[in-house]
Amino acid sequence: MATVLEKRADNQTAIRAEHVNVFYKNFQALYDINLAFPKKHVTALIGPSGCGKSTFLRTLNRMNDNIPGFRMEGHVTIGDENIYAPKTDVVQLRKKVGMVFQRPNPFPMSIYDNVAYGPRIHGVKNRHVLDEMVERCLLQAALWDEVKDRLHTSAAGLSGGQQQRLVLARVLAVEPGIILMDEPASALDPVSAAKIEELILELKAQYTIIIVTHNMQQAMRVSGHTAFFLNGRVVEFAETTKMFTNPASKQTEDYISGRFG
Ligand SMILES: Nc1ncnc2c1ncn2[C@@H]1O[C@H](COP(=O)(O)OP(=O)(O)OP(=O)(O)O)[C@@H](O)[C@H]1O
Repeated sequence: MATVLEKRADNQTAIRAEHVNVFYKNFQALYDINLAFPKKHVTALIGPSGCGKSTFLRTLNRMNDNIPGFRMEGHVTIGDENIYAPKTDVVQLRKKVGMVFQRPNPFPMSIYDNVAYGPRIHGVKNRHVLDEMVERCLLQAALWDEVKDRLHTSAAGLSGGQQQRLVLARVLAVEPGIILMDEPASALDPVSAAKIEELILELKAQYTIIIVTHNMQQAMRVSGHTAFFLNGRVVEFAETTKMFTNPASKQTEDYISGRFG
């Protein structure tokens, strides 16, 4: 018999949060968040500092689990699977839901080994298969031409922008359906940031992307939908063009017009 959650699953939604409350010890960081993220689509999370955007993003692949005092109520589902169910294998979950952080965090190993890392962990050993995978992911991350002659040199020798594209290639190598990005371009120079934006626009044909950004122009350029967070609540969730031209809430209007935050 289908469970309530199975009945709610639909083909258009990649990941869904229902009645999500998050606490750090006695402090409540998120209040009753209900959001459904469309497949193969970019959704931006915006809002002033401390409103809970990163906490929420990290809730979607259980990155908060090990923070002392973290407690979560509600459901996060991918299809009909509740990712907080006791039987969930977190390693498998993170294969489905990849993450890119603000600061590029390549592993202290070669460029090749960074990209091959995930597939190797998941059991891929064949050198030919790995070679193909590394090339494909570096091409997808628009880094191949810059590194193809130095694949076996340290990733630490790359520029910040190249490192961030390498991290993206590493995420792509485990073939996640969903990619979480926490201000992925904010620590980069403008040219590198523009490359990341271009990549986001290309990748959305294949991936569901959820991006936290402080940059309104960036949200407008890359996202189809935007959620505006304030004090741990979602004030408004709408098509990005609608939110930026005709926000439903006065608080959204004040934020996007720079009156606070
Ligand atoms: N590990 C933690 N322990 C306790 N409180 C935390 C922890 N992480 C975040 N918080 C608190 O939860 C609230 C939401 O923080 P969060 O980092 O999610 O906000 P944010 O909107 O992403 O902020 P920013 O834009 O500055 O990154 C803040 O009040 C923050 O101080």
